[in-house]
Amino acid sequence: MTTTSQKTIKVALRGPALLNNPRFNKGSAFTRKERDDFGLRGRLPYAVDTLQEQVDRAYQQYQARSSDILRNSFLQSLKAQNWTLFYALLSAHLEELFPIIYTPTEADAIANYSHLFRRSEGLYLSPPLTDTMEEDFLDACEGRELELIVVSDAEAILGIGDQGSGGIGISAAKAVIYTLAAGVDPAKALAVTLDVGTNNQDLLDDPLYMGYREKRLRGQGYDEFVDKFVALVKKHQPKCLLHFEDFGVSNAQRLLAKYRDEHSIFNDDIQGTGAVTLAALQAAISVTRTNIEDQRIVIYGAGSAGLGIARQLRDAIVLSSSCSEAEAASRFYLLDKHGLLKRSLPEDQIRPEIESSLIRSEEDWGDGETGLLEVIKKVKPTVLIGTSTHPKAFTEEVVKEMCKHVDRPIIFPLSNPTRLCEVHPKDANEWSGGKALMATGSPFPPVDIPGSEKKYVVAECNNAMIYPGLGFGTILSQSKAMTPDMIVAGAKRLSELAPALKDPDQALLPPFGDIGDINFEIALAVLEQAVQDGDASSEVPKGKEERRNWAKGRRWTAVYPEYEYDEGGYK
Ligand SMILES: NC(=O)c1ccc[n+]([C@@H]2O[C@H](COP(=O)([O-])OP(=O)(O)OC[C@H]3O[C@@H](n4cnc5c(N)ncnc54)[C@H](O)[C@@H]3O)[C@@H](O)[C@H]2O)c1
Ligand SMILES: O=C(O)C[C@H](O)C(=O)O
Ligand SMILES: [Mn+2]
Repeated sequence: MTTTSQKTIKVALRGPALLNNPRFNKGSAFTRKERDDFGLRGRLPYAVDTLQEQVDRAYQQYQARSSDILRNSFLQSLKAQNWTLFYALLSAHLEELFPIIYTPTEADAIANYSHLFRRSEGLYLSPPLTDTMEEDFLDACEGRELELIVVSDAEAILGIGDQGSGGIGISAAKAVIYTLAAGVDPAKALAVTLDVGTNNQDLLDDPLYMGYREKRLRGQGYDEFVDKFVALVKKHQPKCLLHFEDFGVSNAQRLLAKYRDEHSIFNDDIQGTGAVTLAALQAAISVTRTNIEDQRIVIYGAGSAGLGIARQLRDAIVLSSSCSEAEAASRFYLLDKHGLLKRSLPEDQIRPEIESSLIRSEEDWGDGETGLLEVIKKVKPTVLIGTSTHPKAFTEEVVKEMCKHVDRPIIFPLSNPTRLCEVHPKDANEWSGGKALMATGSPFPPVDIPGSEKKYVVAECNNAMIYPGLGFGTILSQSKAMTPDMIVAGAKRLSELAPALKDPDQALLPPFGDIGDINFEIALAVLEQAVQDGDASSEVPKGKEERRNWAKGRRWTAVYPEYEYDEGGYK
């Protein structure tokens, strides 16, 4: 985010109402004139700070916190006080602060939501309040035309499972990253939790639990509740992108299929993860100088992320080769709790929504469960992806077995948060003699390259590298849907920006510190695709260069505009 434009806006709030409004509050940066005009003179220390001075002070305060969870709480409070300062601070120290507001620290904040709670945010919807859902939704929209809603029912938060009302934390964190990385105006975004109860017994037993203290609503009641919410979005916010996050695997798949033709929706765990993994894989195969259709791909953990990745990679193979969908699917070996997904498993051990082409039918897999090591031995995979939440599942034996058959094994342990990662990159690096091409879901330090002074930077293959751009590109285009082609265009652009394309010893994805520039490029690629396919609104400028400038101007930036008091102004 840059600090260039200096515009003036009309504001109708005075005194404490202005200081307590995080959207408009400037704290010590209110100018002398604003202090006179808005009844703030005696309410602030005398000096007028610049935003940079405020950032410096906030950073000092941040550093004085002694643990990551306290740093996370500090940043939450700052967000509740002053959006501009919050985003300016994050932008100034992006790589350092990102893991604090997002994975892995946000997982702890969500798990302890009812104990850390200080101030509510976004919209909480629960079954007993179904009758007032429309009124509550409209209240939360505050009369604004929204561009983005992030919604979670919190059944599968990151890898830490059902978190009940704490789920608002993931919706809010994902929305923050849309602003930080893509420039979505925070006033046009809303975080929502569908608090339909929880099956997390620890939460149900916790006297301080703040959510709807019932078992999870299921079946028809659940469907009607979600239906009512989506219908409200369609009715009152028809142009708004609806982002689904961390739903349980079967609901995630079902809801995506159910609503994708009705409204512009996006499931991050399925589509975002599929797209970022495709980008990282494209970079990896540019290092191994192989083709995507020649890979043998083992995916460990066939939930939302694993299936999303399998489908995205399968579709990419079909697009870039002469393979049919069935041929492309035959490159995949999916494992879940009962080992390899194969025809001979009992029916109740394979989720019904998994298409049969992704289930192995060869007879030589035999009866009984087939574990990861056995699959590696037989398949000799070139690619091993972890989306299982099973820590350390990629053992020394597994990695060494993989190395017997391929020179540069591609190993992506993607489970979050950090402690659930399938293999620590340091171990995979050591066991593979520095040969593994790696990407992880949470950030890890670089590893040694044997015989070299240089370090190998482990790419952070997290959907946050791509979803802000996919979403912002879709918002800009006003397309009725985020189409598969728009997603592929975004993934392709991201892979072109991978450092490994220039130097095979470099990371498979760009660093998170560059997330703003990267997601702008992704958004443009998505927009271009929408224009090319005739899916973009007629309001989008006609020329390519014009579109780039227009898109740039549409980004929200963390700067203070000048305020003029006006009774008809913002409240
Ligand atoms: N890096 C990213 O961008 C990204 C994106 C989405 C999800 N994730 C991570 O991936 C993990 C899974 O997320 P999800 O949304 O797919 O969850 P999910 O619950 O939908 O899927 C997890 C799957 O793993 C299976 N599983 C559990 N234990 C297993 C074991 N021991 N062996 C094999 N399979 C096992 C489960 O049965 C389930 O099917 C989480 O840790 C999440 O944080 C990472
Ligand atoms: O939130 C993340 O860190 C990525 C992903 O959406 C996940 O569920 O793990
Ligand atoms: Mn997620």
